Amino acid sequence: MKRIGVLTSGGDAPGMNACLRALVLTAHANELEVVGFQYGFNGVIEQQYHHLLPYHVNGIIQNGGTILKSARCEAMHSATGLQRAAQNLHDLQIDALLVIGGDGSFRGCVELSAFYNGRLLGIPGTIDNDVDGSDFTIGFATALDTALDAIDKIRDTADAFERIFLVEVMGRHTGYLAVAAGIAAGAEQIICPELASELDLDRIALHVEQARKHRGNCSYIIVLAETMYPGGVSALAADLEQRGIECRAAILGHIQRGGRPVGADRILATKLGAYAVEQLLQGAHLMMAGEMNGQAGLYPLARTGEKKKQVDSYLLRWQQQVAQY
Ligand SMILES: Nc1ncnc2c1ncn2[C@@H]1O[C@H](COP(=O)(O)OP(=O)(O)O)[C@@H](O)[C@H]1O
Ligand SMILES: O=P(O)(O)OC[C@H]1O[C@](O)(COP(=O)(O)O)[C@@H](O)[C@@H]1O
Repeated sequence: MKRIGVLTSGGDAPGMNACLRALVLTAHANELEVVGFQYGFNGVIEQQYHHLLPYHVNGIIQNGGTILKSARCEAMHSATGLQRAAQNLHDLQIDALLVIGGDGSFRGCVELSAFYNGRLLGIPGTIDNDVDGSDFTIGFATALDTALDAIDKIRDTADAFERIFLVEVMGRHTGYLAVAAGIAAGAEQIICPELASELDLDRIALHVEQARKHRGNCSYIIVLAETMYPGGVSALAADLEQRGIECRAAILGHIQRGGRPVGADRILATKLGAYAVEQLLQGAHLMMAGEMNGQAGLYPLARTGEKKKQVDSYLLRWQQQVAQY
């Protein structure tokens, strides 16, 4: 093995740069060349790349975003696109491709393996933490802190006006971030797909009334995952208002994807970047480098999207029991 490729794909996540740094430094120490493809799989298909040397990655461990840029790539969903990607990798004599992304990007790797002769390895990077085979994905810890910072500020103004707030956090297919942020912010309600597929507005309204019966007028925060209500939180606020519950809506949105990675993300990213290169040299193929119970390990790429990762049901149940008091 002489030359490896790397790309960041799907939603960017704080810590992707830290991962790139560890990966390039480990490759350099093992006399491997690294080619960085830009804009996710688009860079492979459109041949947008440059060689990555240690000096390119020095001083980036603390930066959010990704120096390689990220994107989604429609062409990967067709055989023509996959063939073109594989051909370009063969032409560039890339012996292995490392993909930092989520389970969608890993499905792309599995599809690519039908055409590409080199090795494929994934590293989990997404704020959603919805990848099986790793307790945490790179970016989740930072996104949680960012969401908490925002919700704590919302609590201040909610307290001052004794208002009800709906706060929408990201999470395309999962409420992992919503549950974690809701618990850590002391939210009165958490609404996520793991708890209910449809919202019961009467139940939400009743819960608010019960809380006010116990506590008198008070601030009241509902944290919900982004996909939970057609039309989003603004529509939900309007519909609750019709039931006599006046509330304000706040969408945290893409700020959750940015910012300096927190220590936990830098450490996870460094560990997985280094481990992925080492495992590649040991012959790993079609695997994801993840961390479970503090130990780095490999997990089949094809199984990373099984979506079995559970939100913390113990904390959710406790939150539901006590939230109105
Ligand atoms: N089934 C698939 N076949 C081929 N490529 C895919 C597939 N699913 C996703 N991809 C590629 O991975 C990219 C990122 O996937 P996406 O689901 O948006 O993000 P993430 O990797 O963060 O889950 C897609 O834009 C596409 O290029
Ligand atoms: O940046 P976009 O294209 O609007 O995507 C938003 C989505 O990306 C995410 O931030 C990350 O999702 P992925 O990691 O699966 O790409 C989701 O939480 C959110 O739903």
